[in-house]
Amino acid sequence: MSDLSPWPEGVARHVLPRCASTNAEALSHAARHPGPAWIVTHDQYQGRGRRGRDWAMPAGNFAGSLALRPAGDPAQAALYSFVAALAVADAIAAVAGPAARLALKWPNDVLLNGGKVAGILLESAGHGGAVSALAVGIGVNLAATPPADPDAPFAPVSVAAETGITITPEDFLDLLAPAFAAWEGRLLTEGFAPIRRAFLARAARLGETITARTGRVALVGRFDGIDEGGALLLTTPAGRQSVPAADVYF
Ligand SMILES: O=C(O)CCCC[C@@H]1SC[C@@H]2NC(=O)N[C@@H]21
Repeated sequence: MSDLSPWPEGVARHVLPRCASTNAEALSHAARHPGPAWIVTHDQYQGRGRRGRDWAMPAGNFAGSLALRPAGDPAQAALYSFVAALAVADAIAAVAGPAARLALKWPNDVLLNGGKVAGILLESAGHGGAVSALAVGIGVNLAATPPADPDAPFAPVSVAAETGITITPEDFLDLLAPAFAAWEGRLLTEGFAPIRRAFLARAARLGETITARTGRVALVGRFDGIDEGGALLLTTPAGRQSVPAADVYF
């Protein structure tokens, strides 16, 4: 494993033996405390996934959420999903070493050797166009592969099975929190451009034909990048489409 960066200044850390969902805990934390905090658990029994799916957490996997009160509107807060994807990829790369094939699948899945190793779910609270609390929820299959969901676009894999390397969730957080803070710092000082560039440099299937499914509609086209707001740019026979939310299939 590569050298550890220090824990980010001013960020609290809470380890819960058990909870329903670290995202729920993070939203409630952010409503009560102004400062950022990582909340992780050893046993998450009602994990929430994207598009209303459940997220299973076998023992030894990572389930954690960063509680934030971000400045800006919901569109700005949504960019944290790309910050999280880059940070998770950095942390896994630090564990797994250069031989691991890591890639990012829009909007924020992290792939290891072609399978889904991590998922990210942002949830927020607020009103009147302002975000009062944000939970950046991250699940990483460190130790075990959860059962495959037949509706999910990608089969799960785990770090342990793909690399033979084991790491505890708390040690993983020590890699993840500094990586997140570094990418967040760039977002806050330089804007979305460097985050977008870094994401595209690691994006799976850029320039290739993919399918983006939103509900019952499936758009097939060439994956041409992401726009300044993080929407997927797809060139289809009907022309260039900007897709704000979808499940992507290869
Ligand atoms: O469907 C996905 O790909 C996103 C999964 C996000 C799971 C994480 S685990 C920690 C946090 N707490 C939750 O309830 N969900 C997220």
